[in-house]
Amino acid sequence: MKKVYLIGYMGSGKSAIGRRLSYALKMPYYDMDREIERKMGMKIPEIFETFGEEYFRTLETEFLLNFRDEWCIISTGGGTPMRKENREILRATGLVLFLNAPFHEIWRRIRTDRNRPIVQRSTREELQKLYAERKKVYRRTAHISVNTEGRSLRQATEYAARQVRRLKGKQPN
Ligand SMILES: Nc1ncnc2c1ncn2[C@@H]1O[C@H](COP(=O)(O)OP(=O)(O)OP(=O)(O)O)[C@@H](O)[C@H]1O
Ligand SMILES: O=C(O)C1=C[C@@H](O)[C@@H](O)[C@H](O)C1
Ligand SMILES: [Mg+2]
Repeated sequence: MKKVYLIGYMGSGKSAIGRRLSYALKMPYYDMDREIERKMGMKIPEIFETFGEEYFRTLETEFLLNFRDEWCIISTGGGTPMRKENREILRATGLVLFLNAPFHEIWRRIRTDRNRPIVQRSTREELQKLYAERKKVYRRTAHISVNTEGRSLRQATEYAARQVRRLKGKQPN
C-alpha cells in the first residue's frame, strides 16, 4: 500500500480533510482536481465546458494510472470512483477512505459554490438523487468509512489519521 485515497461526494471534505491529514501523518498531499487543472492549464468548469464531462473522466483515469509511485494522500474528485477501472486502481494501489456525511450537510456546504459544474447544472433534487446513487458505490469501494456528521474538520481528521495508522501495516502490498 502506497497511497491513502479519500473518496466521497462533492463537499464531503476530501480536500479539506486531505490537507489536514497530510499534516497529521507527515505524508505529501495531492488533490486530483488541482493536479488535473494544473496539467490542463484550465479550471474544472472550463474543462467541462470545452471538452465535456467524459473527457474529464478520462483525465481522472490517466491521473490514477500515471501518478508517481510514492507514499502520499490523494483527495479524489467526487465522481472518480464511478468508473470501474478507477475503483480497481484505487483499491489495488492504496487504502481507500470514504468520507460520509448526510446530504443536508453536504448541500449546505456546496450550494453556493461556483467551481463545481455538476452543482451549477443541477437542482437540489437531482443532486440528492446522484448522492444516493453514488453513496452505494463509495461504500463498496472503500476499505473504511469515516463518518463526518457532527464532527469538526479537526475531529474527522483525527479519526481518519487513527484509522490509517491502524490499517497501514495490514495491507498486503
Ligand atoms: N466536517 C466538516 N465540518 C465543517 N466543514 C466542513 C467539513 N467537511 C467539509 N467542510 C467544508 O465544506 C466545504 C467543502 O469541502 P471540500 O472542498 O473539502 O469538499 P470535497 O469533498 O473536496 O469536494 P469536491 O469533490 O467538490 O472536490 C469546505 O469549505 C470545507 O471546509
Ligand atoms: O462529483 C463530481 O462529479 C465532481 C467533483 C469534483 O471533485 C470535481 O472532480 C468535478 O467538479 C466533478
Ligand atoms: Mg475537493
